[in-house]
Amino acid sequence: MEQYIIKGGTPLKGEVEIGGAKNAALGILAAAIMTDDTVIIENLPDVADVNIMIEAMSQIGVHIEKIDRHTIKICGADIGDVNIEYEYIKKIRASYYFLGALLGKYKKAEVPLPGGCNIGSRPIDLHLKGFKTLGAKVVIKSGVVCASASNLVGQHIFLDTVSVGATINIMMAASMAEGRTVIENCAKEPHVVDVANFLNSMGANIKGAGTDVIRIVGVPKLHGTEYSIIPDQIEAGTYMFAAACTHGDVTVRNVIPKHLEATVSKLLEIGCRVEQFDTAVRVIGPEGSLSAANVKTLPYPGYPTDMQPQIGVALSMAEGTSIVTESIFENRFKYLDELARMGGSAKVEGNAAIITGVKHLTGARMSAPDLRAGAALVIAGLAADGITIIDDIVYIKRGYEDFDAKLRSLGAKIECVCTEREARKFMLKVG
Ligand SMILES: CC(=O)N[C@H]1[C@@H](OP(=O)(O)OP(=O)(O)OC[C@H]2O[C@@H](n3ccc(=O)[nH]c3=O)[C@H](O)[C@@H]2O)O[C@H](CO)[C@@H](O)[C@@H]1O
Ligand SMILES: C=C(OP(=O)(O)O)C(=O)O
Repeated sequence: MEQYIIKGGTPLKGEVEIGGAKNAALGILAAAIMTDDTVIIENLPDVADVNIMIEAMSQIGVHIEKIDRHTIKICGADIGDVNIEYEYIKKIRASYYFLGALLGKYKKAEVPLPGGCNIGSRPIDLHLKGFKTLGAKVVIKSGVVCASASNLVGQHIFLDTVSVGATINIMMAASMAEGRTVIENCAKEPHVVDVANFLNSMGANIKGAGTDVIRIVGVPKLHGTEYSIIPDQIEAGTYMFAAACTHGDVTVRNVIPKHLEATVSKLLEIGCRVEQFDTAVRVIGPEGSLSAANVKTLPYPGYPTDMQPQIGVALSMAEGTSIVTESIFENRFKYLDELARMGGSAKVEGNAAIITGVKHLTGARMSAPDLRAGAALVIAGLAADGITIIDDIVYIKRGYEDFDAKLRSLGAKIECVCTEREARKFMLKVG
């Protein structure tokens, strides 16, 4: 089984190129099957979740041609089946986007309830409420969501909770409904805007994405397009925190700095210097200790839940006590138990973690509990004294392309190993 082995203590230095946003890519791939024409998607990250999504698409008859590592040609003209198999669904949460895409195009979809990382319950009641309001009949049979409609008709839909998934799913279905849909209390995340822009480039009529009211006029048909996915603000933020925690100096390139505002604001608060350019952001960690800070995860433009473990690791090494409040998912603090093996000190009470910073973390063997928690533990290993081994890195590979190689290009001593022999070789190399 693959592991990351890390020798900590080297400040990361240099520049790193950020790839396309996984969470935008997953919505866009599903939306791409809504036309019978050919769609070309560029800047697609080569990560496990995206590749599973592509496999699920080919299983229902979508033609897929990989042009290069980050470019794909898709044609959904010959979809013979609206039933996505559980085999794919259990692995990724975003498989639920097939519901909105298939229901919009074929007025019928059968998709098992989603899987994905265990970061808390992932209800889809709002998605289903939206589909029902548009006129679909929705039933759950043996764990499969079966949605069908003779016709979808535009309506006024209010989301009780701000939900990225529900906003995107309803937007997809409503794009091909009859008439006008207004979705209120929408999520405003960059990935919501990217999916809306993609659908518009296919001929959809969506206005207001990025605000809390989205207005859609349904169209009977969508057409082919060529589209490039936005940069991944969470991948970028992860390297920015790696720079902070190792007292390094890292520039993330190919980013949209506006999407990183909440992350930058916290990096400044904990004592980093940050320089912003048109498409790059440079983070310089402090010479001395990081400072404590309180943080609460919120929908965009608030501090992202997907960046909570990364700041949690930084605060574990900061001077003083910090409170981290997780308001989106109830099970996103598992990395703190692993961090305790490295000398971290935290107490979780309800949806808040009280973190008391320690002067030094020491290397330890740990398991990645989920995607972002796993990435955060890698940051901890890079900052710690001694050797860290991280198991279950399959979670990290869900969302980070070439994570170890990109970190090595910044000077990190990290290797992905499969055997004891490879691990020993690494130890000999790093001394
Ligand atoms: C608002 C938010 O930060 N969303 C994040 C969430 O999106 P994801 O789409 O997975 O989650 P949602 O945005 O839908 O969930 C937001 C909140 O709404 C609740 N909910 C959601 C749908 C529903 O039908 N009923 C319901 O009650 C969820 O339990 C959660 O507490 O995880 C993704 C991966 O980590 C992130 O990229 C998103 O930025
Ligand atoms: C948890 C994540 O992904 P997903 O919602 O696809 O499980 C994430 O991107 O941090």
